[in-house]
Amino acid sequence: MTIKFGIIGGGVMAEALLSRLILQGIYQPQEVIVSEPQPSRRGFLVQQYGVYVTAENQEVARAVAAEVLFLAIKPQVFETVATELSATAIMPSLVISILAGVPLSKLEAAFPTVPAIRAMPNTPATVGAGMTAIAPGKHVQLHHLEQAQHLFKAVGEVVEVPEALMDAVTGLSGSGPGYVAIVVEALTDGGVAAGLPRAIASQLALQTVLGTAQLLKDSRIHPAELKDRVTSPGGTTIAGIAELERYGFRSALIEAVKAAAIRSKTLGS
Ligand SMILES: NC(=O)C1=CN([C@@H]2O[C@H](COP(=O)(O)OP(=O)(O)OC[C@H]3O[C@@H](n4cnc5c(N)ncnc54)[C@H](OP(=O)(O)O)[C@@H]3O)[C@@H](O)[C@H]2O)C=CC1
Ligand SMILES: O=C(O)[C@@H]1CCC=N1
Repeated sequence: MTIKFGIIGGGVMAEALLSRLILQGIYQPQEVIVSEPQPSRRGFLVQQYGVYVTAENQEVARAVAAEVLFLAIKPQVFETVATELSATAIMPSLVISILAGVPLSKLEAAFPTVPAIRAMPNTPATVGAGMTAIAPGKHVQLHHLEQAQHLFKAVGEVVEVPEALMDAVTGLSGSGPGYVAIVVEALTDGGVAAGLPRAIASQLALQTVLGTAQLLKDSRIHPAELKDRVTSPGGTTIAGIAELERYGFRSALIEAVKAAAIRSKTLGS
């Protein structure tokens, strides 16, 4: 079977996407090759997903030839990997990078004339509830964009943005699952502090976050309106919200997104 999808870097995000792409039948396992330095990780990917693996990035480039090359390494190793890959002189039909911060200009310098798409997915992609933003490079045509959309739609929602917004996207939806996980953990701790057994507190916290997100999404009401609906005059919620405001909860989230966006920009420079 022909290799149609080559992944460089078989870590957390590569696995999140790979698992869904195979589950959804977008690619057959035998159509995928992943390069990964750690032998134990390579063994895991073979055993779990039945894909081809290699320790050599250049082998992926050669196997993929004129198909899709997907970059999922850390931004810090991009230059080294790009030098390795461009030494093969193989030009895939499309390069998709999910690297935080790394701009299209660097991708296009590494793969001249190759259509390149910069994407920022997030970890809920693992369960098909991901959010991905994509920004097309200068050689990208409609069918490349559709190919990337098809791929990321298999793991959640997709939005196209100009590249100038990709660092902000990274600070919000790319890093966002980390913030939300802390919210769930802290709500659970609050429940425990208020006397709940941890298992019950954890269930309540998780379902409250999930249910609130679902309600906001389905009803399309503004978050402020939902907040107003929950807060009875002189009641419990407003007492809790007053504490959130006292400790700068909103401001902390705003600053978190801004700091992550700035970090994204730095990583790519
Ligand atoms: N995690 C997330 O939520 C998201 C991450 N991203 C982006 O995805 C990319 C990957 O992140 P993530 O999956 O979290 O990171 P991981 O560290 O889990 O994955 C990177 C993988 O690349 C491997 N690797 C290291 N050096 C090389 C090399 N020279 N050639 C090939 N593979 C190599 C690593 O192996 P080893 O462990 O041995 O070093 C690791 O398995 C990053 O650029 C990140 O910005 C984007 C959106 C969300
Ligand atoms: O923390 C990071 O750098 C990566 C990018 C977005 C989410 N995780």
